[in-house]
Amino acid sequence: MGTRMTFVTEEEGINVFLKSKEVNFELAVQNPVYRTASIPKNTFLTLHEKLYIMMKGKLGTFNLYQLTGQLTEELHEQLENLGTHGTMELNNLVRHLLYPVTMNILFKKGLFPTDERKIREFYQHFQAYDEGFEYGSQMPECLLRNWSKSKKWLLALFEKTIPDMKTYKSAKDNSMTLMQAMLDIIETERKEEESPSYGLLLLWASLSNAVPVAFWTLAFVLSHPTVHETILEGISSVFGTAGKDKMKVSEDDLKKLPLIKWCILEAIRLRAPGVITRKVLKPVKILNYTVPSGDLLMLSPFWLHRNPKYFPEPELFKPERWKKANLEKLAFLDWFVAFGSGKYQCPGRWFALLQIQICIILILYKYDCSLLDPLPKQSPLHLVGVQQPEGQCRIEFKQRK
Ligand code: HEM
Repeated sequence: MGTRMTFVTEEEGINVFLKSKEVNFELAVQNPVYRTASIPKNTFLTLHEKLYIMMKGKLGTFNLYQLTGQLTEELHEQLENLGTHGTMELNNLVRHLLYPVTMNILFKKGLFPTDERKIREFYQHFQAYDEGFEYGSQMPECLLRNWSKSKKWLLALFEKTIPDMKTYKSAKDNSMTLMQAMLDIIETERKEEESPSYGLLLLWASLSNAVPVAFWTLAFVLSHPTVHETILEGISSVFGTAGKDKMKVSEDDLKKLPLIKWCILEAIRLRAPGVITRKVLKPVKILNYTVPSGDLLMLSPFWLHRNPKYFPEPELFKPERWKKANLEKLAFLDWFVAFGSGKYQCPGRWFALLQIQICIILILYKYDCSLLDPLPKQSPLHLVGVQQPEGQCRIEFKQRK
């Protein structure tokens, strides 16, 4: 389709991808951003750095722990809807929890619909948009009729709700939501007409990877009995054994449960995005090749994470390998690049980890859970982002006495 891509697979090429000043994130993603969210090139390039710096600050570890209470409350609220017991697709369970929690926290409390019909409609359109994202990022919209319909539906949802988001004030404090802070910047730059597009982009970025990661983490934990048991022991030692009350989760509690964080990171390692990309600005030399300017340089976190030189027994789910990472100092394991790297590394990574940690603690604290199906395979359909499961994977849950 007229795009030249060069995949880097060896250390020298990977270092060029991660460190060279001659390769650029913004110009690599600008076209996909235009196709998927209709943000014109000049607007994207004007706003990108300002928005990134704001997101990095608001979702950085310093500010993030203020969200712990809110995340716990919202998750408790959504868990109430599950009732005392049941069986459902694990993927759906995770969606039922994380769609509303993410939207109510990052956009505006109460944004997620509560009416059954509207919820169903939201699910249908977001899933269609997410599933077709890859095609939508490469092909003209007129060739993707259903995808385009869902994209328009989501843009219209933001068009309608943005005025409310602007005037919303948190009942508890004066803090702005992430979307409110984005709208401020967009307004200062007089680009208000693009606000719904940015809403859509943030919605996709905040859900498309975090939801499957929560799925895989729970699926891996529940299919590894020793890990599952050790986690349950940890949870009871911190919160007691009863499952009913709406307990609070603090930063200290989370520190006492490192295994859960390791499990999330290990699930991310094994289901990392298929590719990340940079545009070559000036020819770069890699081994004996010169990659010409204009090429897209491609790196596969998924593939890199399977190199036994960097991750021994790479196919195995081994959360304990994360013991070596200096997570206190916010460092992952060397060669772990699931969140990208460099100047524009994923600004939502700490939020994603925190949200999934609390989600797993609350589910396992409140319910006895087991999988009714074996761990599914990952779907090979998507290259951008975390893989979805292929085939069914049901969970049975019963409230603890
Ligand atoms: C486990 C879940 C997640 C994974 C694996 C993930 C992965 C990534 C990756 C690979 C990139 C591209 C970085 C690069 O090319 O160097 C990225 C960018 C981004 N992510 Fe995440 N992400 C996750 C969760 C989130 C969440 C929860 C949010 C929002 C709260 C978020 C917001 C973003 C944004 C806004 C960007 C674009 C940054 C920019 O424009 O410079 N991500 N993410």
